[in-house]
Amino acid sequence: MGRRGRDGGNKRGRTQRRDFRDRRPNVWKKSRPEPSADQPDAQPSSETGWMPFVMESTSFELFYKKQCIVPEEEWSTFISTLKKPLPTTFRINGSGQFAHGIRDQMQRDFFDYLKDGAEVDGEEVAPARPLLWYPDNLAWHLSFSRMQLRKLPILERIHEFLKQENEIGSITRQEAVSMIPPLFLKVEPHHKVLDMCAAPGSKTFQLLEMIHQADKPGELPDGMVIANDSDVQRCHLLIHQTKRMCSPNILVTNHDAQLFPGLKDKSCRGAATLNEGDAEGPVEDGNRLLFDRILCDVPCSGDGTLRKAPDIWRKWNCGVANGLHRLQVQIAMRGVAILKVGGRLVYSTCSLNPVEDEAVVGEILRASGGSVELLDVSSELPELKRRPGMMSWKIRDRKRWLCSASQVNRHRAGVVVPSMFPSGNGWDSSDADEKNEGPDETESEEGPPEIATLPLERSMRILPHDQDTGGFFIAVFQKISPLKASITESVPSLVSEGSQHENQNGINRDPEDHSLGNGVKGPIMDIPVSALEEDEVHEDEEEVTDRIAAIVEEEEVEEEGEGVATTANQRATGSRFQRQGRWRGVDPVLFLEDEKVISSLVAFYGIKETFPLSGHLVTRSEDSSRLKRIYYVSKSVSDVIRLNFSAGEHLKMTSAGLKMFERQQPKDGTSPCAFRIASEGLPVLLPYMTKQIVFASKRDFKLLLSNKVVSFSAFSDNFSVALQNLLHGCCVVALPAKEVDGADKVSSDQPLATAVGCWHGRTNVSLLITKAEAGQMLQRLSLNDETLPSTAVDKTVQGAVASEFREGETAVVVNGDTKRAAILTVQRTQDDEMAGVDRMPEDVETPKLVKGEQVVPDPIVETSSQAMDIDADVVDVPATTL
Ligand SMILES: C[S@@+](CC[C@H](N)C(=O)[O-])C[C@H]1O[C@@H](n2cnc3c(N)ncnc32)[C@H](O)[C@@H]1O
Repeated sequence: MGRRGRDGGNKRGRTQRRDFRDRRPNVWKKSRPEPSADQPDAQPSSETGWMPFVMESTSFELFYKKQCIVPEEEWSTFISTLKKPLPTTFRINGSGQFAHGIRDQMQRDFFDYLKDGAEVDGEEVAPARPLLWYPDNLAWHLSFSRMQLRKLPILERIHEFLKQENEIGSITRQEAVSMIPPLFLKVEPHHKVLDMCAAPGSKTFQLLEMIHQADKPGELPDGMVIANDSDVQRCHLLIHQTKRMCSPNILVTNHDAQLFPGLKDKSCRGAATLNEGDAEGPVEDGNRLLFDRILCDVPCSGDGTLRKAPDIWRKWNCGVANGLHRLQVQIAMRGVAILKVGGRLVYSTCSLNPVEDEAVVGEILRASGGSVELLDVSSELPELKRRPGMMSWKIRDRKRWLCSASQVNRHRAGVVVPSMFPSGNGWDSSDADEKNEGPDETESEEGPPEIATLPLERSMRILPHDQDTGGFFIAVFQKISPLKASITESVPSLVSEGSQHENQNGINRDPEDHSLGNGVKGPIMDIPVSALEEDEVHEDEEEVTDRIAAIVEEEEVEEEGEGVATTANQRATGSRFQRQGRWRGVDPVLFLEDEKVISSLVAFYGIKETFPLSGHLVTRSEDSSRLKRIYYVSKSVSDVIRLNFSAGEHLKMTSAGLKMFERQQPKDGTSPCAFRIASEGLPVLLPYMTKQIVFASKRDFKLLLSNKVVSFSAFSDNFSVALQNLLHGCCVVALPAKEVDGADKVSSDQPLATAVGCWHGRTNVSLLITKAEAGQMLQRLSLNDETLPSTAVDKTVQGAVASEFREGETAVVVNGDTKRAAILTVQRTQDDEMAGVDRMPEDVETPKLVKGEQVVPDPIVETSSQAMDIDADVVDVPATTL
């Protein structure tokens, strides 16, 4: 998904854009109509409420026909495919514990059924199919319509299943073409990877998976991913997305990618300067920040996403792409500068426009003076249908078709720069005759287009009609020698060679100066106001905005009361944030060095000495007595944080590693440890825990997962005793991979199927994961099919108890026929549900009231969502309801 750089660097431009936005009707604010089969997408009209999107654009067709983007005979297929809705595609998260299990389950339960040719109203439902070029059949393509979905129950079930799995993080819904760039990066677990324009993070997630692909329990890879985005709100989205990966090997940063800091240890030869690449003399790798792999999935005009965002038809104009070319080159060149020799860089856009694609590739090759090579990757991912990069194109500027830089009007020379043309040649100033002064509002075209001499055909175009996808562009580079210092220095002017406006078009080299936004001046200001608004149209912006708002809100709530060491001054101004290096308004990332806190964690959880804690625990607060969260970072991330300190703190870090501990003290202060394990931290810590961990049989594990709170006595004897031997507070219940006879017989080295964080109360244990997560876990572990006493208690029973007991009170309800009992504790759980695992359930008192019958083993604790203040002793429940 493309998204143009923010601001454009001009106040007037921002105001104009705001006016434009305010005048524009917001099509997303209304609810959508029920779409029909032939009108799957609709847009509003003032009279009728809704009407179909206008899926055509004369300027789009004129432009791409002229560029010969496809052979003439393919044009109608190309255009008609662009007008069809995009099929659903998703990826099973490859390094997830259950990846292959999910794939097999899906195939067995759903897709095999469709293979036999399902029909709706006589129309065949297209079978689900794996994306053949994606490894291990872990990515799938579904293309049934909404109408089919409504009419065929199996499709509805598939839909629900995918929604649930997506929520839980087992799969990622992602456009097929967007899955391609990370595959060409060929990431290995020891690589340092930079994702320069990473939000919302679907490709970052893939990169992280690759880093973790060979993980063994208890081992972390040597590599890491730095996910960067210039938009701080989108950085939060990025954090939210990647959290599902539970990786300590990630750092999220917030920089304009074209200014991504070069870090070098100040104590090394040649002190660090910002924007420095590897052009200076040799310095040990560990003392500077260089990358093995870089993804430049740059902001772009995004017309390759027309199928997903049909609104682009209405807004399309080629000025957007022209205006982005310069920024795209700058970002990619910054990438080249901080790439290791031998490393790979993938440049990608979801735009079909050669000015954002091949023109940028050509300029990277020219500007890097032979330091990078454009790789021929035709033998990689052989199943992927692709077309060669274009060798020839024209530039459209206002109403003129331009074949070379020499045809550019003088007053447009700051906008239409030589690097946009296939040859990259500038125009000779002695050539500045009248033809370069002419009007640019009249249609004109002069001569045949230039033909590139560089091997641009090695880059790849993915066209929508080749394999029913969106459009995409990918180029793979390898660095073969360091950039010459003179080149690094001249990057700002690379794209304005020959332009008299060159001095206006340099990049902003002062990291403190945010007034210039993304550092791109000049050309952006020349884009029509309408064009400035069109950059994000290919994303369902309303959805993204809502998600960001929810996440930011959540984080703000979380941050409240965070133990930030606020100075008196900060308190006076109400500022929650401190200063991170040279970045104002960002909490610092600090190593946790408070021995008291660390030793309490080690003692409580029995953390083995082999688990490296020193230098791996970081916080965002200087006052450890008030800190709320402790994060864990891998050695690779720890090294970068250290390097950042020694280089003068140039990196602006939004988040580092994963949340491992969170402050949690019961009101009565009965737990000896003030921190519970955060669910994303559990997989990393688990192999090193020797205390507060108990091993359950399948039966007990199921009992726990099926209920939010379970009293000790509900479990089998062995397990109940093991639980009661734990200290009050956070604990982990683990399910051994092989069923054992009795929890006490499980050794701590036992391979585990899974584990779950819990809270150990006085009489019960409660899950610290959401109900949805527990449900998924049950399903995945195939625990559902085992015969266990039903844990479901009829709503009528819950209602009866709720009406008779006070909140916090517990009732044992006995079924007169079966003699089975249920223990119901009256609690208001609505808020708990919403807060998910972040809320600790209140302790449950020992059951007070037992109806006068013998209570058989297996009492099951349930919580009721209703509570009333009636003082009563006994509940009389109809036997049938239990
Ligand atoms: C094409 S989207 C990236 C999509 C992302 N790679 C993914 O797969 O989810 C482009 C991103 O670039 C960011 N962006 C725009 N200008 C930027 C700049 N100068 N530096 C870094 N990021 C920028 C936008 O905020 C946007 O999130």
